[in-house]
Amino acid sequence: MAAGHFVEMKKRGEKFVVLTAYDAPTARLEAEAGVDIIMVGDSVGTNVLGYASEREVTLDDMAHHIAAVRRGAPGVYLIGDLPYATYDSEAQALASAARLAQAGADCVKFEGAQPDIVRALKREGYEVCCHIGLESQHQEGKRRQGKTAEAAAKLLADALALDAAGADFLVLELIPRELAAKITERLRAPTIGIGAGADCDAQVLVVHDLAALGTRDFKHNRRYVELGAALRAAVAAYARDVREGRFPAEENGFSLEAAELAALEKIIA
Ligand SMILES: Nc1nc(=O)c2c([nH]1)NC[C@@H]1CN(c3ccc(C(=O)N[C@@H](CCC(=O)O)C(=O)O)cc3)CN21
Ligand SMILES: CC(C)C(=O)C(=O)O
Ligand SMILES: [Mg+2]
Repeated sequence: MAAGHFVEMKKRGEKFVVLTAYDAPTARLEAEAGVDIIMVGDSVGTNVLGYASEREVTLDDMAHHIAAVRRGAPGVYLIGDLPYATYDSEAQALASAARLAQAGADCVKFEGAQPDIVRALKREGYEVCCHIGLESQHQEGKRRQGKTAEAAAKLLADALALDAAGADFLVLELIPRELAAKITERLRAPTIGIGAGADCDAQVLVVHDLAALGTRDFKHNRRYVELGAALRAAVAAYARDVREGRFPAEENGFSLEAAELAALEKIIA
């Protein structure tokens, strides 16, 4: 599948569904549930690897997790994040994109208004997702973006420039819904919103957030299941059973045949 498929969906007014995954079993279950695009974000750093910031994520980290997701969901369109400081020049962006494509990404995503990087990647045949609004790699405070008319106009101009450069998708993060709607209306490329209102062509969430596996709540998120609480309770029940001799049970193991047991006792007598 190629990015053009999602441009056709945009033209028909059909929403599509994007969700992060970082490992094979989660990717498999997302494919089974009918997710249209899996995103292997640099959010792997803070959500899975225990890093304090997205900035600590390396190209090796991304390749490792992209390959795992690709094994779990061989047929799903996969967008992979280029991590911090791996697209500072056209040559560096091309080398980094090659690495992620080799690992199994169909499309590479990077943060910021850099139409030259888009053109360089497109020239070499890569599909490209841009990402503006809140840029975790480049903004220390995680705050709403595009709150003034001037800031909003700048983001719209950036979006138009990236679209004109040939971007295949545009992630809009934490911007006002009216601005996201105007950007979505004016772009050829489908927009993928997170905290950017319902008028984007697609939505993305971090899977740990929708499953409530993380440590904090976000205003842009909806918790669809309390997996964190369920897992903690399951682990506590397992620990209690082990300590009280109730796990494992007979059925969780197996026995020596009576004749073998008798023979063993002779040998070691
Ligand atoms: N678990 C997780 N979920 C995400 O959505 C996510 C990541 N990680 N890592 C990468 C980026 C960073 N994102 C973030 C990070 C923080 C806020 C945040 O602090 N939101 C505030 C509102 C801020 C404001 O309104 O100015 C909140 O209270 O939810 C939002 C998106 C989205 N992405
Ligand atoms: C939140 C999404 C858009 C992202 O960039 C990530 O998961 O890293
Ligand atoms: Mg990211």
